[in-house]
Amino acid sequence: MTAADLGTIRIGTRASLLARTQTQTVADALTAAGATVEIVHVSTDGDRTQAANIPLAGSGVGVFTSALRDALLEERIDVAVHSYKDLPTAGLSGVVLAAVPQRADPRDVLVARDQMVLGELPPGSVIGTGSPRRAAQLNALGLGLEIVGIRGNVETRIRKVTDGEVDGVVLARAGLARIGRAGEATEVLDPLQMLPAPSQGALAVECRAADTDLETLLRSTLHDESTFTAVSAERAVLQELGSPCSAPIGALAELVEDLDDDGRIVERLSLRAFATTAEGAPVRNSVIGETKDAEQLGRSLAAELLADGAEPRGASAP
Ligand SMILES: NCc1[nH]cc(CCC(=O)O)c1CC(=O)O
Repeated sequence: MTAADLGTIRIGTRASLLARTQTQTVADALTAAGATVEIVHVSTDGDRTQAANIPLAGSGVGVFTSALRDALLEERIDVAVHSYKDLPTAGLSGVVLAAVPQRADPRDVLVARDQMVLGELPPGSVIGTGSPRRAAQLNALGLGLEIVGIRGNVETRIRKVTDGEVDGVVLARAGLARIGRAGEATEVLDPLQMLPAPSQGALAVECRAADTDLETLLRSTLHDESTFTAVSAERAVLQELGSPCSAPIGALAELVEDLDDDGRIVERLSLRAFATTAEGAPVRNSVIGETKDAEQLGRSLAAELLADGAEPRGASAP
């Protein structure tokens, strides 16, 4: 079985520039492996409500990803490429996660007027973000910033700064980089101040569970085990807190060099997470453990956050 034996592989993407560029990287890797690919645009509810500027809150979990999954199950496409952080933690029957490619920079950035960094923004400065996670962490900095909800694709959000509608916006660095605009960030936010969304900067490549040859090709061509280990720990935090991807929860896992009991250098997984109490107060904690226990680390860190007063969220939460 070679890549060419699979015929034309139809790769589904959302229509935004960000989605198209990240899908193109997957298409290029498959083409380089000898496959024939075709890119199919799928419009999602998330894109439609965005165009109409309907607030995202309340429009449901997975607004950006369910249309691609439907297209996959209805055999209109063979591969779905998602921003992993937009994907709900629950799996979907008939669909498998075939590959998680090497992640881009997971951190958030500030794009502010007059080249300012966070610490230079005067109290009362207006920061636009539609993300409860970003809003909660900005508020926790105590800088007196005013947070306003905004929506729109990455380009639209940057334009709100250029047009003077807001003093700054917070965006994923990976999203800016994918559309060639990483240089417009005025500060890369330190995860000590702003933990990214679980699995931010990573892609999830799905196919139908029945397409085992395609799954094998996707895994061997695209999968990155270190990225998978890190995002598994981060997403376990999210799952354990019962949270939709829109919840005010941040998590970042990093492979770090540590010393074992005999003083030898070993690779371990460092995991930090942020959540909020019912009153919106910040709760942070961190763990370090074995890379093979990534999901378990995520679950135990979530348990610590809950013990520290973090509010459980989502449908399964009391
Ligand atoms: N929710 C929208 C979204 N989904 C993925 C990215 C950026 C790329 C990524 O994090 O993988 C963005 C934009 C943003 O948060 O600034």
